[in-house]
Amino acid sequence: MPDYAIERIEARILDIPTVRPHKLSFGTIQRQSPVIVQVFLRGGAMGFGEAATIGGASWNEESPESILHAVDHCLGPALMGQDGARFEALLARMDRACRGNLFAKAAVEMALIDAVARARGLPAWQLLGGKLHDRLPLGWTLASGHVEQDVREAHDLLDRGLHAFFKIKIGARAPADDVAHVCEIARAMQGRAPLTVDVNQAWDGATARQHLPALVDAGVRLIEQPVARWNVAALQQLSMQLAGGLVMADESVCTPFEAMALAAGRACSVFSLKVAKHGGLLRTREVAAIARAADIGWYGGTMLETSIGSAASAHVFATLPGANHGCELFGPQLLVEDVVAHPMPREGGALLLPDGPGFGLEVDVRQLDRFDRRRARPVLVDMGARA
Ligand SMILES: O=C(O)C[C@H]1C=CC(=O)O1
Ligand SMILES: [Mn+2]
Repeated sequence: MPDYAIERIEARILDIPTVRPHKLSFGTIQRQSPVIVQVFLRGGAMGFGEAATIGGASWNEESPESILHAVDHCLGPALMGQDGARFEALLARMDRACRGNLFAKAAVEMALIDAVARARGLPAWQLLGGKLHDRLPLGWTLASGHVEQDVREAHDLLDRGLHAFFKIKIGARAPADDVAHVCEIARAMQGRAPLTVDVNQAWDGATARQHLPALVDAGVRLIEQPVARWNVAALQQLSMQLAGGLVMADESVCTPFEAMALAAGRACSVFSLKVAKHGGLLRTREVAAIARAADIGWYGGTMLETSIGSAASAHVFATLPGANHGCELFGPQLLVEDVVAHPMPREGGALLLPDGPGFGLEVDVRQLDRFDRRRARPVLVDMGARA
């Protein structure tokens, strides 16, 4: 039996520019700052984990800096010397050492699962229940803020068979302007691909009730987090009101307890699942189980992770039964450069699950060093290098 005792945990922040500005309701991002965790086991195995958030501490309470602090000062010390293969026991230990901080816990749990899976020569999905899917329809987010650019981007990605559907980010402008923006894109897409909008909590209940029907009429099928995360009553009303459109919870559904409350209140039709906000791969499965029991569909969400966090997410999504609406694990394509030798394969608008030990990736440590925030010099990148 290999020695799985946890010997060392290292974490660092990377700063990687995006291929174009990415506009969301709460601001515009031009770089991502994922926290990369490495767990070293006494027997020699090592695994990678990642927690990315968006816009510093704008998406929720955690930021790259708070995640790094939690891993270095709370979670890492709590796990030293423990059996790295006892995932549930380690999650309980992390919960005792540190309240909340779900993104940080997710990054550590991810690295543990990767390390143990690699030590056993198994793909991570094998430790997560076995895979049901080899591929998932892959979405892309249109968030340049410009109709012409968004439409050009969408047609090009469809023509090249890289993506199957699109999400439009709104909520930064006046609601009527957002509606006009989405309607223009929908018209120009001529029904070539399904559309989602993500309001990222920007509207109150009355604004959402007034403006969402026009988006559904324009052909938008999924309505993601139109109101504040606490506003479950408004989600409930919208779910009843919007025939033809499905309300999807994102920021509202993090813990299994929140999932249970949304399910009990029939507040949405779909959960956007994200490994980081649920606190890891195992908790993602718990939230998905509640969705299934409540006849709620799932969607494979992203926090715009590099290939490390994206592949880990793909491994757990691949194990999930129930109705799914595809995934949006396009983070690596939004970043100017990747941190792995070979990106996850895509084909016919779908993401193919990377098989092979752990998350099935060959991480390029030179790239981690190159984008490491602790480097003194800024990184020079060739902006034309990525599609
Ligand atoms: O869904 C979010 O709230 C965050 C994220 C996912 C895709 C994207 O463009 O932003
Ligand atoms: Mn969202």
